[in-house]
Amino acid sequence: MTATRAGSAETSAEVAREIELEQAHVDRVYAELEKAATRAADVEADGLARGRTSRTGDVRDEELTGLFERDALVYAAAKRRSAIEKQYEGLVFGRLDLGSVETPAAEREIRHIGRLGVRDDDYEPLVIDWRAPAAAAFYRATPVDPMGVIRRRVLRSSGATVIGVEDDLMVPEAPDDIVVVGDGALIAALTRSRGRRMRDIVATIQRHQDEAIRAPSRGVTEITGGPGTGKTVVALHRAAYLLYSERRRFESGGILVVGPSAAYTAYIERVLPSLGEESVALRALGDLVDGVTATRTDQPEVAAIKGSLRIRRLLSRAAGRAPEGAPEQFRAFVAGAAVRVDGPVLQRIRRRVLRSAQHNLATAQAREELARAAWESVGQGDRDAFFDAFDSSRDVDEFMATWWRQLDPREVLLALGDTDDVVTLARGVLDHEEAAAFAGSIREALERGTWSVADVALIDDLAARLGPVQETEPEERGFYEIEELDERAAAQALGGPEAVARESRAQRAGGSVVAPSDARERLLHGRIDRPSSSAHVLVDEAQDLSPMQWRMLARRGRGASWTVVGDAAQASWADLDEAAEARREAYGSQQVRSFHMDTNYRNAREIFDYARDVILPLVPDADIPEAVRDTGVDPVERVVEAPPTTAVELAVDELLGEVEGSIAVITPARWVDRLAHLDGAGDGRVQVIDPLSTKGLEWDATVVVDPDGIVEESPGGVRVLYVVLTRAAHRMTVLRVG
Ligand SMILES: Nc1ncnc2c1ncn2[C@@H]1O[C@H](COP(=O)(O)OP(=O)(O)OP(=O)(O)O)[C@@H](O)[C@H]1O
Repeated sequence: MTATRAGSAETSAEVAREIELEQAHVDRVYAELEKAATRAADVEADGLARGRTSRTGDVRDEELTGLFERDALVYAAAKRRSAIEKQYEGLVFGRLDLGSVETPAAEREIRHIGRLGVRDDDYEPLVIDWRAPAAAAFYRATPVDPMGVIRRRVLRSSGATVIGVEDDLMVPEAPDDIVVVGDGALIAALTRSRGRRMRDIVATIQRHQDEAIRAPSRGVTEITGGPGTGKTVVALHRAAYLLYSERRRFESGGILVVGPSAAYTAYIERVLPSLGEESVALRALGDLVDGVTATRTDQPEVAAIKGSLRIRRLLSRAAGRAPEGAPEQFRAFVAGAAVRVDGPVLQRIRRRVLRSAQHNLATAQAREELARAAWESVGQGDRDAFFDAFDSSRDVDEFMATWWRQLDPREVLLALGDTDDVVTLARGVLDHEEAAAFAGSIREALERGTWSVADVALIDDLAARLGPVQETEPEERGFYEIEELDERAAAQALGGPEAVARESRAQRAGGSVVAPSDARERLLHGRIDRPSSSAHVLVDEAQDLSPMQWRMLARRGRGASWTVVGDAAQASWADLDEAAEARREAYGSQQVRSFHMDTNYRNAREIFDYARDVILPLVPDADIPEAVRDTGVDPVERVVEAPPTTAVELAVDELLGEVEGSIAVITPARWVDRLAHLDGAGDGRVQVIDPLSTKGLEWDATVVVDPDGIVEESPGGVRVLYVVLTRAAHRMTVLRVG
């Protein structure tokens, strides 16, 4: 907030008086909410809370038809308050004094801005929701364009107690009765120490950020900008804004927020609740497919193979072949005739059926085709009698149960662990070395019992090809027929022993029974459903998404509007053109509007200068923002001997004394074991983390271990080092290993 500070000659008595005045207003707001909470309880007791939804247990605003509009507003506020108030600062965080310098004090309008809207008994606003149009001037007024604002005030609170105020004056000189206090809210906010979780910035959103936050909901909104420019935090406030401005659409349709890692989702998870919004789904890329969770990353060359669109040809071939263990020919007696359908015919049938249908939904169609081929193989007799007998044949049931059993996409992927097999299947798609690396990575999954993050997009692709696994037999059977079947036949009729195993897996995924013991079982644990589509998809660190991951997102955002956040200079994905193409396909024909952020709010200027000097020689077109805050302390750079353990311990010790909050030791894999003991040091303030996992995160201070090692081990090379060098807010120590 660039604003005039003229006239700020406050004394501590004046500050205390201003705080007292604000406290009086905040007390009124809480009293009103208290009344509303009591009324809400009465309404519920009267049985009027008919809008209760099973999802949240909340009463939806628009369904409170029994309540007068004001009551509905305050009621919803009361409901949201408890969550906000318990954990976050300042329900009321701002105030505008509106008018002109000549306006007499009594005629000036005062607006308080807060995390939610509250009105008094006369329907007068006590607090305006920060997202309401009437609050826009709080974020958009500048001395050049004051929008009728004389003074903008930010209140700092602890719970319901106001503990400080920070003012910005929008006119050159304050009227006599207007006191201007503090050094400005933004710098105060940026100077504070960082916790382990991202905070909302609702009290200090800047004008250009506000424009992106309040951009129209339709189409695609891209937010670009260099490190620390507030892209993530702006996008999250935008999600809250969309929920406010079109609650019905976005709460029922869903907003999906996707970030690079579980560490990232844990880091941002409190921002939306602090804004009163709980209904947003946060997912890491390894977590997007229900029933699969992945945090492990593949070797860069394998991740590149799995992320590129050419892998779809391999998946298509894998999904189109007979399941493991399927018979190679069909022989049976049907209506007294010997039937024989050979391998090539079976393969033709499979190809034909899969041309127009998903495997798991095509059992009936495959059976019909098989019947036709069987009839052709017999070539004489009563056609109708033959087809009737075929329909009810146990031999056919038995054959179908293995030849066309339901397929879990994960099984199909796991079947690609044999190098020779993959070399053959991937002919024309992967060269020998690539095929071997791919198969090796599948064997690794089987050994570890965990999927990699890149595998998840492959599983999703296969799931889309195969269709959802049908738990029950598609065709109907009469009650008596089922009674007649013995246990084994019943299992087969329901899709074979695999289906029985699947069923029990599904039960476990439903939340009971024993943890799977062996690796394969663990990999197949949980049920994969058709992905649900969201009304809005918000993607952070979009520069890192592989083309396959864009396709996975596209399946969740059909018809959705999008907010997409990224910075190409921080990319770790190599083929940016292919990813850009996949991204455009995900957007469909929607219009794209772009916002560019150019102020770095995270890094002290001295830290960002250091990072800039590393990236610019190698990526001359990197998007370089301007850092707004000086600390007067340059990053410390030392050359140390391998192994760098003692040097890192020393650096951590120094930083623990210099900053109050969080510290990260960012190290390439080769030193992780030697430094692991530092994780959790300093009463939990120190975290040891690998370079790629730092994406989107920040700390008060960082120790960057072995920058050359970071460049060497990372697929994105110097871009990943650039990410690492832009994570510290206040202090950074770089240890080169000599
Ligand atoms: N208006 C603001 N007021 C206070 N703090 C802000 C403001 N804008 C951004 N910040 C802070 O700046 C830091 C960086 O923001 P954020 O993580 O959103 O940046 P980013 O552009 O996503 O960064 P990167 O691309 O490097 O991950 C955060 O601590 C955020 O809270």
